[in-house]
Amino acid sequence: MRLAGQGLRCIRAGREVFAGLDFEASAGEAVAVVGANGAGKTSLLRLIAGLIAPAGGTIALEGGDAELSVAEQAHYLGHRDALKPALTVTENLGFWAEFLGGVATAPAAALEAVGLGHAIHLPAGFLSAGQRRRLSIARLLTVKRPIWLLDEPTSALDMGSQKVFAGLMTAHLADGGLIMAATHTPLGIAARELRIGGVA
Ligand SMILES: Nc1ncnc2c1ncn2[C@@H]1O[C@H](COP(=O)(O)OP(=O)(O)OP(=O)(O)O)[C@@H](O)[C@H]1O
Repeated sequence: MRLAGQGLRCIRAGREVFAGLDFEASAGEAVAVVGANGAGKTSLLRLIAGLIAPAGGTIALEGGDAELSVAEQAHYLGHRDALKPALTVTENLGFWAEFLGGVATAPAAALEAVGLGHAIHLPAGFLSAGQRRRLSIARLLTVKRPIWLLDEPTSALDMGSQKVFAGLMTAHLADGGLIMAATHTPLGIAARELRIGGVA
């Protein structure tokens, strides 16, 4: 599997954010998208996830499921956790499992894997920032999708949780997945750098 973008141009609110952007990521590979604030890292991930349309260029996936779009084969983990505060931890994950479809790992096991096994009945609104992030990460495990698009995934994670997450990313890559992560800090795994907007 190989995901590639060519000549991508992104315009937001009438202003060009980037143009002529090329990237590629293959199965088993992590790409760290780096650059200054406002360079367009989040915008690039949102383009790939199909959440905004490119003003130019193409995104192609070779070796994926030809019947599914790139977006349907990708998880997009935004830097703001997409959780419903009044629903419990289990209910939030259940919502995502049903919305995305195709449960690969039982929600209870995914919550154990991210160290939230003790908090399954808590409303998500009661979780700390790091716990909310771990609940979002559990979504990646519950529903199996080969492309992980991660925006600042380790922000709010303590050192222990960063190590656990590094292990989960490593397992995903070993399983033939690929990762593109916008980040200002090291991911904790080997990653090729894609710099947007010149030297930050
Ligand atoms: N919803 C939006 N509407 C209009 N402009 C936007 C929107 N979201 C982002 N932008 C603009 O697009 C540009 C790129 O933003 P983006 O969030 O992609 O940058 P980034 O590299 O991820 O930044 P950071 O490191 O601060 O997270 C910025 O100038 C931003 O103001």
